[in-house]
Amino acid sequence: MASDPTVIPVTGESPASNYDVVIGNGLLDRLPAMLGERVHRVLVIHPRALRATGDTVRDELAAAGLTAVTAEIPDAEEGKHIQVASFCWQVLGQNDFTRSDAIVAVGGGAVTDLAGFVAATWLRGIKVVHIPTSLLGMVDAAVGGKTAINTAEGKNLVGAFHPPAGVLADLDALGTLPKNELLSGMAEVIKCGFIADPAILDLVEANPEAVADGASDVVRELVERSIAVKAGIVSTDLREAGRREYLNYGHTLGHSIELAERYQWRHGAAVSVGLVFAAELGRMVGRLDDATADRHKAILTSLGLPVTYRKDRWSALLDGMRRDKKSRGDLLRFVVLDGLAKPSMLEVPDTSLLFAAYQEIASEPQGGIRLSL
Ligand SMILES: NC(=O)c1ccc[n+]([C@@H]2O[C@H](COP(=O)([O-])OP(=O)(O)OC[C@H]3O[C@@H](n4cnc5c(N)ncnc54)[C@H](O)[C@@H]3O)[C@@H](O)[C@H]2O)c1
Ligand SMILES: O=C(O)C(=O)C[C@@H](O)[C@H](O)[C@H](O)COP(=O)(O)O
Ligand SMILES: [Zn+2]
Repeated sequence: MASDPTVIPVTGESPASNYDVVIGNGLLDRLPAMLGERVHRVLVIHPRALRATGDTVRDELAAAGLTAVTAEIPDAEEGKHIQVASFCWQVLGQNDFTRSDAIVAVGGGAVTDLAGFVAATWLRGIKVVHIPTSLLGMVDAAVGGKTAINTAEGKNLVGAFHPPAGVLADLDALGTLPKNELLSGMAEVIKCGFIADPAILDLVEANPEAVADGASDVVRELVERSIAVKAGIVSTDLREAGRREYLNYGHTLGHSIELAERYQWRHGAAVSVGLVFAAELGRMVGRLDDATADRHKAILTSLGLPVTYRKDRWSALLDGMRRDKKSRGDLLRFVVLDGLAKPSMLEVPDTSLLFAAYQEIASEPQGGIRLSL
C-alpha cells in the first residue's frame, strides 16, 4: 500500500520563491494548487515517449478548469536544443501565454532542463512546475532551478537559474522506467552519498537487488535522502557561488564524455566514470584515503555502471573539460573529496596531473562499447 507523501522544502531567494518537493504515489491532484490560483493557461511539455502521461496531466488540468495545451518534444538530449526551445516559444506565443501563466514539465531531466529554460526565458520568466518521471529527474534535475540546453561545443552551455514553483515526484513513474535509466539515476544518488550522506552508500551496498527495483522501499529512501542533500545545498547557494559546486562532483569529466559520445551515453553513466576519475585525482593529490577512493569503483561497478573510458579520447576530453563552468580562464577546477562527505575544490594548473589520474581509468577503445549502458 502506498504510504503518505514526503514533503521536502526548498528555500528560495525570497520567501515567495520557497517551494516543496513532494515525493509519493499518484500526486497529480496536487498540481492545480501547486500552480496557484493566478494561473489560467498551462503548457505541458513532454517527450514523444511519454505522450500518454502528458495527456493525462493536460486532462487533469482541464478538469480543474485551466486551459491546458501540450507540446511534444524530441526524446532525451535531442530535446535540449535551441530549435526545440524555439518551437515551445512559438506554442506559447500562439496561445497568448502571459506572465501569470505556467509551464508543466513531464519527463526526465532532459525535459525539465528544456522546459525550465523555456519558462526562464518566456516573457523573461514564467512559473514552472516539474513532474519528473525518471529517477535522475526526481533526485537531481527537477530540484534546484538549473535549466539548460546544449550547444555544438558542449553540454548545458546555455541556461539560467530558474527554480520551479514545485516538484511532484510520483514514484509510480519508476514502474515503466527502463533498468538502464534507473541505474543512470543511481549514479547521481551515489554522488550524493559521497559528497554529503554516506548512509546512502551503506543502503546501496546492503541492498543490491532492491536498488534495481523502482518500487522498493529502499529506492524510496534513496530518493528522499538524495533530494534532501540537493535541497539542503541549493537552499543556501542557488546560483552556485560556493558549495553548490559540490553537486558537480564527477561532472567535469562526465560532461566531456557525454559530448565525446555525442550524447549516446546516459548522463549517469558518464558521471559514474567521472566520479571514479575525481576519486583518483583526490587520491593522487593526497587528499583522499585509499579505502574511500576504492569504494567509488566498487559501488558503481556493483550496479553495473561504467568506471573506465577509452584511452584514445584523452585529448578530446581535455578540450571538453576546459569548457566546464567551473573553469576560470585557463585554470581547470575539480570537485574532489578530502574524505567521505568532505567535498572541496582542487585547482589544477598542470594538466599532467589530470593525465596521470586518467591513466588509472583508461581502457582500450572497445571498453566504451561495453560500458555504454
Ligand atoms: N538541472 C539539473 O540540476 C540537472 C541535474 C542532473 C541532470 N540533469 C540533466 O538531466 C538529463 C538526464 O536526465 P534523465 O536521465 O532523466 O534523462 P532523459 O530525460 O533523457 O530521460 C531518459 C529516458 O528515459 C525515458 N523516460 C523518462 N521517464 C520515463 C518513464 N517513467 N517511463 C519510461 N521511460 C521514461 C525518457 O523518455 C528518455 O528516453 C541530462 O540532460 C542532464 O544534463 C540536470
Ligand atoms: O544542481 C547542480 O548544481 C548540479 O551540478 C547537478 C548535476 O548533477 C547536473 O548534472 C547539472 O545539470 C550540472 O550542471 P552544470 O552546471 O555542470 O551544467
Ligand atoms: Zn548530473
